[in-house]
Parts: sequence; structure tokens; C-alpha cells
Amino acid sequence: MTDKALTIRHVCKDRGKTRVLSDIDLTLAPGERVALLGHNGAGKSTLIKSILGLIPVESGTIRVGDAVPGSASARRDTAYLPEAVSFHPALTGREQLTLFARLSGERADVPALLDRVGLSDALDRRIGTYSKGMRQRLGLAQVLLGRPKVALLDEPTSGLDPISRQDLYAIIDELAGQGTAVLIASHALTEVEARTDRIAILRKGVKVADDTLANLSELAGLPIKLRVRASENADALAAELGGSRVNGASVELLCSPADKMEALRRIAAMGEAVADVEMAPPKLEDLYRHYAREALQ
Ligand SMILES: Nc1ncnc2c1ncn2[C@@H]1O[C@H](COP(=O)(O)OP(=O)(O)OP(=O)(O)O)[C@@H](O)[C@H]1O
Repeated sequence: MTDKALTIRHVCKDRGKTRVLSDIDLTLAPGERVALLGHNGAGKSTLIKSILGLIPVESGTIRVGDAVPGSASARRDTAYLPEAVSFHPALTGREQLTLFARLSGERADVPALLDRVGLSDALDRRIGTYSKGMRQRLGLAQVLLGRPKVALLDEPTSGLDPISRQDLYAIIDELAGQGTAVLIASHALTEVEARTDRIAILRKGVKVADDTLANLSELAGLPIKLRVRASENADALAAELGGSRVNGASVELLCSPADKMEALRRIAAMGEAVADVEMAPPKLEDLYRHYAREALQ
């Protein structure tokens, strides 16, 4: 018995003569939200299809709980939201979800579920009249149906407006809160930066990073940006601190995480000459660029 929701060990997958997944290891604990990042063609969808048991792998093992992908037990415990989710256009939202509930043997309160994803007004409308965001919400209602061990979401927010994105992440948090491990393949770095517990990065089928944002940041040792606003004379501040002048009134400095406190002490020692200080740690975008580039070397 494993306490992991998803375990991937040494997985390799070829497409023709090309190795598209190379010795992939990845584990998700119950309730963990993990972002799966990578350039186009990095292997994210291939990994998700392998977890679903839709395509065989060359070597290595994948387990959903203790179940083999594609087995009845793994299918019951895995939910999937594809990027372009499609349903029968002639069915209403209520009919479609009731059908899914019957197929999966779940006793579900369909109207409550559709209300949860913001579709109560469209309950009895044909899906053919739904917008992309509404279809995506219906897909999420389907994910919520069975209390899955693992939810695999492929670009879940693509094409959604900002409010719908926030709603969707609130539902993802709810899923994780009930113990579902959530793997989110995405290109939306700013979003996943704030809404996931861990980041895994694939590059050409190789996993090049897998850790919390804080640990990845520390490992990368990328500089922290300090923006110092002068009370009066930004030129004098720049001459004293070094760094570059920005927007007339401020000076921007880069320092390593190890030198941060020393830099702050120097700034504080300038007293009244400094009006304000802002500190910006590296963003996921910077880290993503760092890890992708590092793997090239
Ligand atoms: N059905 C297929 N037949 C042959 N090669 C494929 C097939 N599907 C994917 N590939 C190849 O496998 C590699 C990984 O593709 P995959 O779709 O997993 O990438 P991805 O990270 O999901 O990309 P994207 O961000 O563009 O969706 C690519 O080189 C792609 O060309």
C-alpha cells in the first residue's frame, strides 16, 4: 500500500524513433497541487495520456494509488479535464452530468454540482449553446463528480476570462482540500506560481526541475531586485549604492540572496535620503527561463 496518490518511476516513452519522455520520476501526495510546465512538445500531454493509460510506455511504472493505469480501479480514481473539452451538443448540462454520474455509478446532486461551478442558470440549456468557459466549467463539474484520487487538468484556464480563472482555481483548491492530488499542465506561469504547491518542469521529455517555488528559487540562486526610491536626489543615491537609475526617482539594484541583508543595511544607513524600498524575489518566469536554459548546457 502506498500513501501516494500518484507514483511515476523511470518512465520512458518513444514516438517513432524519438524519445519523448526520458526516465521521468514524479510523485504526488494526496491534496498536493503540482504544476507541470514545459515548452510546446516537452511531453506534458504525453505524460498525462500515459497516466490515463491511453498510451503504453516503453519502460518504467505508473501507479494511481496502487492501481495500474487503465485498470478499472485507476479509471475510477482518475479524473481528466482535457484542454478542449467536448460534450454532446444536443444534451443539456443537467442531462450530460446525470449521464456521467450514472456511468460512473456515483449518486450525485447534479443541480448542486452545476451550481458549484456557476452553471445553475444554464442547467437546462443545450451544451451546443455554451461558451468555451461554460464547457470548461461543465468539465470541472465532471471532475468533481467522483472524488478522484488524482485529477489531471490540461491547460484548464486557456480561453477563460480572469474571473472564471479565479473561480476555477478556487474549485481546484476545493478538490485538493478534499484530498485529490491535482496535476495541472499549463503555460500560464503567473497563475500557477500563486496557486500550486510544487512546480515540475519538463524539457524535451526530461524533468529538469521538481520542487517548491522557494526551493527552486534558492537552488537557482537568481538575483533579488531591490528598487530604492530617493527622497530628493536619485543621482546621489545611484552614485552611493551603484545600480541603475529608473523612472527619474529610483535606483534598481540586483543582489544575490546571500547579500540581501548587507544590501538592506547599506540602504538603511542612508537614512532620510531614501524614501522607500521594494524587494522583488525572482518570479516563476525567471526560474522557468533559468531551468530551461540550464538544461541546454
Ligand atoms: N500521436 C503522436 N505521434 C507522434 N508524435 C507525437 C504524437 N503526439 C505527440 N508527439 C510528439 O511527442 C512530443 C511531446 O508532445 P506532447 O504533446 O506531449 O507535448 P506537450 O508538452 O503537451 O506540448 P504542448 O504544450 O504543445 O501541448 C512532441 O515531440 C510531439 O511531436
